[in-house]
Amino acid sequence: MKIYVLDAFHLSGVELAEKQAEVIRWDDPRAKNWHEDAAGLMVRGKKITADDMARAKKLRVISKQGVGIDNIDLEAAKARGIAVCRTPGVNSEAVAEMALSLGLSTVRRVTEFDRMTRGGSKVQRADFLGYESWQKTVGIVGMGNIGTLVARKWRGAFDANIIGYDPYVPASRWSELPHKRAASLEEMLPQVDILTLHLPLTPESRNMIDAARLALMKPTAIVVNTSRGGIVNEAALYQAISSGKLFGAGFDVFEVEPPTSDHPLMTLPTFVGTPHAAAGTVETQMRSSMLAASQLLEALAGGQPLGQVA
Ligand SMILES: O=C(O)[C@H](O)COP(=O)(O)O
Repeated sequence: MKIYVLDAFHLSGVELAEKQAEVIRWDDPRAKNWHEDAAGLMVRGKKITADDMARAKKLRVISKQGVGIDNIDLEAAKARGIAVCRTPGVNSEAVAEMALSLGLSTVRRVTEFDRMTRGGSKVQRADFLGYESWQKTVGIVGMGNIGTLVARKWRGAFDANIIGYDPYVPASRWSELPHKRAASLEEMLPQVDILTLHLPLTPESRNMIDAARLALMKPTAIVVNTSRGGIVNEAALYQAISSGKLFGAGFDVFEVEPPTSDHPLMTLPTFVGTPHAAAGTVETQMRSSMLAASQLLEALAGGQPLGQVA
């Protein structure tokens, strides 16, 4: 039985899988021939299409490290009886911490100051004022594991006023959350100082934050995206920030990754960009890699792991 690990994983999970199966790692030249004999796959962001599945006759399980499964054609997997698992919960802390880091870096101009400081320029500090977060309003789209953790952190650290928008959370669960609930983005957006996105990329969420919705936000507000590129319209965001209708943005994810160095957003001083690194902590990579491997082995043995989605 062969398992192919197609993206770079923390070795903890790779070594766990190696105890029970032959494992071919991403940097092994044989990895490009995985379609021939893979029974199981471990992936992070690598796209697994319907065509891949049609070619991989022996494939039984795809184990994804992470929560966003937009890189895997779930319908094709279901149609072929290929199990798909993901690792919800284990990267929430890392992603939530990055969401706050991006928010704070943007409003306090941390990376902008860093560039000036490294460049040796004498900074006219009075011309570069930022915004505080204390008791500001944070709008959270997507109140799942990560969104609720982000809410707790902004509230706990900055006494922020939280407004959540998530039409998929039932009323019974909202009543357990100490946060205001917005019935629509149109209701939420004019109120927020920090908009932070924690939802999957789906046909419904693609282009959700477009020019019309950005126009509803305060000129002092920012957008933080650690979820998926494509949820915010990048051209509209560039227009809003460059014309002074929005203060800035902090993004870990982009429509096309990695973004090129001449991406328009990179020309904006109050834009902070990171390379899809929100889950990139030692603790999370160890936990996620181990969970992805153990779920793969469980599903290959005929079990139904908790993170199974197809
Ligand atoms: O889907 C997720 O949870 C994140 O995008 C994780 O992605 P990564 O494993 O590539 O860090």
